Amino acid sequence: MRIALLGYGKMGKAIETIALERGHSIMLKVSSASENFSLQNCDVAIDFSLPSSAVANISKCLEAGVPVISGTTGWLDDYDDIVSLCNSKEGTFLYASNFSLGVNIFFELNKTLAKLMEKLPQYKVNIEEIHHTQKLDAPSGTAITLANDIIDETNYEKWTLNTPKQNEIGILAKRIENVPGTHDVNYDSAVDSIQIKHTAHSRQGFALGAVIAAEYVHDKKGVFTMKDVLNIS
Ligand SMILES: NC(=O)C1=CN([C@@H]2O[C@H](COP(=O)(O)OP(=O)(O)OC[C@H]3O[C@@H](n4cnc5c(N)ncnc54)[C@H](OP(=O)(O)O)[C@@H]3O)[C@@H](O)[C@H]2O)C=CC1
Ligand SMILES: O=C(O)C1=N[C@H](C(=O)O)C[C@H](O)C1
Repeated sequence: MRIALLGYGKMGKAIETIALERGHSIMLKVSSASENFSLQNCDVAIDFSLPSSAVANISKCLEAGVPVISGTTGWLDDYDDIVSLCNSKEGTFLYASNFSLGVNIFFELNKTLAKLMEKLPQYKVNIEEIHHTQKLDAPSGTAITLANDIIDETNYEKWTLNTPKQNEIGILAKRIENVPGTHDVNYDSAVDSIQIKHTAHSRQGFALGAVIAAEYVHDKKGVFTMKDVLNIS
């Protein structure tokens, strides 16, 4: 595939390495300095840019008829508009808050655990995420996915970064130098705790998942998720 990298920072560079290893070509590398870039001759675009630039980047791809996947977090208020644009253009779009295989298994574990814990009101859930200090958004997109998946299975109504009320899931967002991404979901009662945790050791898992997702979508039409890519039912 001929790939456009929309965002050539920590993730863009990690994706470039894996894409080249898998026999793909990088046609375009877009950073903050790139104005009016052209997607000509690109088979697929991979957006890992900024919360403030993702919507414009994704829209530009859909307008140009170039399949696009996005891992950028912090722009999801506009997700439904992007889905509408994709459908109106009969285009191709996939967003994932986390592209790693391990986290996508962790998402399934989280949903199953939430279903079990729903019957045990003596346990209160909270989520903790730890990331490097350059991260712009909080909480992480992954923590939001975890919280929303719990909300779908339980009586919790929303998540909060503040002290949680009875019907809220508290998310604690920590920023520590060089941490690629750690997430844990904790259920605490007066007598014990249950915890599930995912720890990324590097950005390689995110980058490999993104390239595999681009390979999956590039010749398809529609709106996809990692469940389609990984064939998780
Ligand atoms: N879904 C997932 O699996 C993962 C998602 N992420 C998310 O991906 C995003 C990027 O992360 P990361 O690579 O660590 O961030 P970086 O800050 O390292 O890179 C961001 C890149 O975006 C570029 N950029 C700035 N403005 C624009 C623009 N208008 N169009 C295109 N690119 C632009 C920056 O350019 P310049 O250098 O010139 O400023 C930089 O190259 C974040 O939202 C992060 O949360 C991260 C890891 C995994
Ligand atoms: O900014 C990051 O680095 C990461 N962002 C994603 C998120 O917000 O969940 C995924 C991963 O945890 C790394």
